[in-house]
Amino acid sequence: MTLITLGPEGTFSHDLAQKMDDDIILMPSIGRVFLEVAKTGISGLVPLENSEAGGVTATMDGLMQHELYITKEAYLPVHHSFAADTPKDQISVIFAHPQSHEQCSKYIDSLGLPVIHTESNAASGQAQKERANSAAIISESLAKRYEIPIIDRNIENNLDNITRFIVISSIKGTDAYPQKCSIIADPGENRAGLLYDLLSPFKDSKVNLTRIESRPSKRCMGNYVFFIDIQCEGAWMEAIEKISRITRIKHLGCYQVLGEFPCR
Ligand SMILES: O=C(O)C(=O)C[C@]1(C(=O)O)C=C[C@@H](O)C=C1
Repeated sequence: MTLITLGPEGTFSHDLAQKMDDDIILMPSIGRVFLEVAKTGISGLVPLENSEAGGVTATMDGLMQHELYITKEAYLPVHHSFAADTPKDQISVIFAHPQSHEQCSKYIDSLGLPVIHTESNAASGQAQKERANSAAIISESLAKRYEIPIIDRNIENNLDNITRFIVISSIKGTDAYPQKCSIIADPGENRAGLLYDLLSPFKDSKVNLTRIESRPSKRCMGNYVFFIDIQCEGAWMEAIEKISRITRIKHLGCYQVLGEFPCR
């Protein structure tokens, strides 16, 4: 199987994709991964949320915009290093991916240096190579790949830092016994008790919610959609059915959890 994911070579997405598949196509941004999956019908691998920094907005927006489904999920422990060709006291700027910046905010704040955001951790490594007196927040494997000396290891705020990835596809998964299901609820209204009404079918059907996160609907200020993930237990199908009678929902699919893939 082929997987489309975020490049250039050496991103966390690429590292995980290599553990899952042999044939990989790299794109320069998460938005481009979504476009390519929608265009070609080939599956993609994208980060959805991180234990420290929360939802990956490019992925949530991609799930809202495209008719694509989640067919699997997997977890990757994520460790960052501070790497530079220059001694620490001569560094004047840091290249970091926004997610990595948030995951290492305490370390970065302690340095008091300006940060330039990049499209990926691999792009941070490449940018560091091209600018004198700069440093990059990258993985240990990326530092090796670009031959950038590591100054400090494991600089993430929390050593248990972990990112949840999803496989996206234009075809709905057909697992007979899925473990999780995802929906986007789009109520299109704002009234007392709305969220209570949306969530009570899960309580009544004894279904555990593993995540709920809101994003702007992008229609007008104060209007939100809700990303909801549930465990496939209890009367979960009936619960989703009940909610679809209360509000508009987009089914993102039901899928298996592939488990945790240790970092290299
Ligand atoms: O830039 C990378 O290496 C990526 O794979 C992207 C990404 C993300 O956007 O969440 C993936 C895992 C980490 O949480 C940090 C960055």
